[in-house]
Amino acid sequence: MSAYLHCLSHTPLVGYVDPAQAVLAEVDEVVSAARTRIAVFDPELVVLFAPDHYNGFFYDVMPAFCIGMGATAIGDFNSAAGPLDVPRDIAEACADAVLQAGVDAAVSYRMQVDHGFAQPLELLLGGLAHKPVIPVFINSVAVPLPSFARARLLGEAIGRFARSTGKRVLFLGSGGLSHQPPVPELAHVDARMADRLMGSGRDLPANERQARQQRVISAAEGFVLDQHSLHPLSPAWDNHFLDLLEQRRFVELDGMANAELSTLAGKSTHEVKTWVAAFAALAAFGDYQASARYYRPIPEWIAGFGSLSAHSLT
Ligand SMILES: O=C(O)CCC(=O)/C=C/C=C(\O)C(=O)O
Ligand SMILES: [Fe+2]
Repeated sequence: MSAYLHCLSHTPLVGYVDPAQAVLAEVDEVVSAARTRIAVFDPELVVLFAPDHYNGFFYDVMPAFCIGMGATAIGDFNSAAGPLDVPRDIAEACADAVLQAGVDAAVSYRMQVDHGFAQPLELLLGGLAHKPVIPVFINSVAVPLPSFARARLLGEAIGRFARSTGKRVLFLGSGGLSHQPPVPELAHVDARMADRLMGSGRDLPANERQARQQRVISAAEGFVLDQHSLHPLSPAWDNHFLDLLEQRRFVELDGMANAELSTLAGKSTHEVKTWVAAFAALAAFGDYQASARYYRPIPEWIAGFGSLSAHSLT
């Protein structure tokens, strides 16, 4: 086996608004088993597809995709802070290969990332810098968003590059499934927040950071009491999505418009494009076998929470 994959929902709410102990233990077991499988695979290179939540990417310049040549996590919501171990020469070669393949991804030599990147690295690899990782940002909240088709093509191009390295490669996808936490939208905010979204939010004062986190926590507490206070979770759509990935039918998502996905499953569900990119990258190695599927709607985390592994059969 030369390539392994793990896709996992993330949540900034863990430790702030948690589900019952039995559910926490169940999720811990799912994550711990995935971490063990990854340790056995022992990746030489990790490619992490993840979104951002206006912590590193803003409307001053908002790329659809960005490949990090260097990256630092800010440590929002108690996630780990500090530099990732990005192998710059490999990341540069990857970016070049992606552009040559016709996918115009941006690059960043100082990528700032949040819990969307930090959480899978902590949970699945034991820390931000335990393995060499190429961070790949997929814009999942700041409209206009890339399509499923473009995320798939990005993943395919990165998968072909990763295969050419001859290394044991782990692909990670972070985020989703159905969910719509309160993330500000440029079209619906006042001038001050618009300024934040356009870039002044890059270094938030501590009191604003605190207020912003509290807004998400309060929304989760409200959602537990009334699951129509935000866009409801959509287990039916989530399970259909997992079926498509397991059965290597994710190309069927190419025809789905972004607005349709938002309506069906919530505006932050676009984070699942990280899963599509990761599966498309794995598929560049040949046939794959998916395993260890897990799904549970967890209102405390405002999340259709999922986890899925796969390995290449070559
Ligand atoms: O700008 C804000 O207030 C963003 C809040 C935020 O970071 C929410 C994140 C939620 C998730 O990452 C998620 O549920 O996927
Ligand atoms: Fe998120």
